Amino acid sequence: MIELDRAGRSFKVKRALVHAVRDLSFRVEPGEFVGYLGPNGAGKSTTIKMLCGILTPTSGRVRVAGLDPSRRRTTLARRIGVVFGQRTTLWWDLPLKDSFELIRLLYKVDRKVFRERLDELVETLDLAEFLRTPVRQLSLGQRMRGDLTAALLHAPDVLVLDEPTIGLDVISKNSIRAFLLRVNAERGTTVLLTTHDLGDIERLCRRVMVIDHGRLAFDGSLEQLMATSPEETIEEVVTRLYTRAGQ
Ligand SMILES: Nc1ncnc2c1ncn2[C@@H]1O[C@H](COP(=O)(O)OP(=O)(O)OP(=O)(O)O)[C@@H](O)[C@H]1O
Repeated sequence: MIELDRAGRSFKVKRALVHAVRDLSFRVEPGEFVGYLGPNGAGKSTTIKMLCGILTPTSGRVRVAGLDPSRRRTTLARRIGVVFGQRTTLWWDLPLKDSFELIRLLYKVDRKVFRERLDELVETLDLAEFLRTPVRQLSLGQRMRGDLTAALLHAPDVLVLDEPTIGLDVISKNSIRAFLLRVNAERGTTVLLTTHDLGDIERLCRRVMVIDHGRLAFDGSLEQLMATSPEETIEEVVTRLYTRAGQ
């Protein structure tokens, strides 16, 4: 479903070349739920932007749902949903339901199918009482549930999440985690999750990839990750991995 073959992306900063992602190869199969970890500046957002077609790789190959994201951005948009925890994709001054209606029009979702999907998402995410509230008046947790709804209204095959639980309280985090597990299990949606919250990884991800300085430092199951040092907590294991990869 996601395939990177020696993908790289560099940026020219003044006269220097910054290699945000280098020689990165991995595959994510349909239905997987994969955590994508790395310290600040490791290259996670750059990878995600290449997956959505926002950035073109400067080397190698990227494919999502068999498509070259930077060349087939519009076609890919129908297959992928993206949530950036630090930014909303909703219309700031519009009531939540109007943002959803605009998304329906953008993605040309049939009105009846849309109604059914929206009703289900609104019920699961407990959004009914906020549908008439302008997005700017929503709390972070309410807005995040709105963003998740927006990302799933066109029933994408792949969901890419960049820090979806950032700034949320423990109850909101848990309800979003339960929701994501349900989406993955019931719809078979492939999920790639970037987070600095290791609780997200422990609760959600069967597989974990760790990237540092644009290169893959670990790729395996959560059990394999923890088995690298059975006495340690996930925080300790990941800290050691980040430090070692950075050397
Ligand atoms: N548009 C850009 N121009 C120049 N350098 C960039 C650009 N985007 C990213 N970089 C650099 O590429 C590297 C990787 O950045 P990226 O945002 O992908 O990291 P990240 O893993 O998402 O970090 P964080 O966890 O802090 O969000 C960093 O050194 C960053 O400064």
